[in-house]
Amino acid sequence: MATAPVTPADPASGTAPAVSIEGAVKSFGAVRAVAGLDLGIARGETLALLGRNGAGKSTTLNLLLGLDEPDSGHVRLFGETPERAVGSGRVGAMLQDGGPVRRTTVRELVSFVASTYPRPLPVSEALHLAGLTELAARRVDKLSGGQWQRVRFAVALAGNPELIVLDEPTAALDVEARRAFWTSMRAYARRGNTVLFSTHHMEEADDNADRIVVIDHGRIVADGSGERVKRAVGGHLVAFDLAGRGTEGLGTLPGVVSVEIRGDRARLRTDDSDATVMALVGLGMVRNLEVAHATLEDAFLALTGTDSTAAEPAEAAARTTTNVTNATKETV
Ligand SMILES: Nc1ncnc2c1ncn2[C@@H]1O[C@H](COP(=O)(O)OP(=O)(O)OP(=O)(O)O)[C@@H](O)[C@H]1O
Repeated sequence: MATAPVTPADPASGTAPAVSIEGAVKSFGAVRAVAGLDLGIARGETLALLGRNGAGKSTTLNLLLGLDEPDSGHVRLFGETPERAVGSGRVGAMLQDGGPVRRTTVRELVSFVASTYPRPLPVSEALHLAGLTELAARRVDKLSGGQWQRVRFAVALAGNPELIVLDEPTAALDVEARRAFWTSMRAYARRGNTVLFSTHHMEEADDNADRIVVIDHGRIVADGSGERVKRAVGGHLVAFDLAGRGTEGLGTLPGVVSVEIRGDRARLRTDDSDATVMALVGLGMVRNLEVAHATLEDAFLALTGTDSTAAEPAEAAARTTTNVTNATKETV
């Protein structure tokens, strides 16, 4: 005779997206941390959540994990309530907290956590995925910060989750530890799992996510691939010396999305650098002309209104700067 499943599946959970947030609002007193947020994440996607300090990233992740209740709106994970999805091990999380527990070994800790879930990942697999096989017998209070971060990742993987939520997972890690972490995360994602992580590192988001969502004041201000987010604010930067010329009309040149003047230098954000440059050539405004790809950081600053006019002109774009006098302009 067939036995009933321990937790009857929600009929919608078989095809439901990994994450579905609809109209979520969360206030703390006068602060609207999340201000009407809609976000769907398909199964198998790796999504980076970007936003400046206080933008609402952690609050969003807390709502998503059921650690906080929205004032209004709905959150579903695989069609289920967050409590149920987390409780059944479908969702693992690595949040910004916690120091090592004392005296247990890495394997003992991961084994203990795995034993609390109905369908855990074999412990050796969780250790392998987190790059901890060699450290399995080490006491957790003897680990470096980067190694402990990997243990936290293994703990998040222990329940064999289909979705993993990582709040600034590489904060305080050095370059090598960070690289090792992303290698582990990608191995987990390659199995068809869904990953949602928040970060302040634009390059990490660009390198490791299929999709980037920028939030500001608790709302989504950009959503798409890194390339698309960059294009949304103008995919290229065109800079040149004004040499005493006026700035009138620069904003209406073809392709120009925004104009910034720093001293005697103009910096145009453009979504059609060819057309912008041709127009500048026509105006004879080509002194020290440079064209560069906008970086994700440029896009982020433009989207969140934190663009600093005090910074050096081509600083952010220096890595990809191309001198048009060599006629080697690049296109996105
Ligand atoms: N428990 C709380 N009580 C009061 N205010 C809170 C609470 N949690 C968050 N906030 C406020 O809500 C806003 C959003 O905070 P949140 O932690 O979600 O931002 P964040 O994007 O994660 O920031 P960071 O990058 O600094 O971690 C901030 O203004 C914060 O001060």
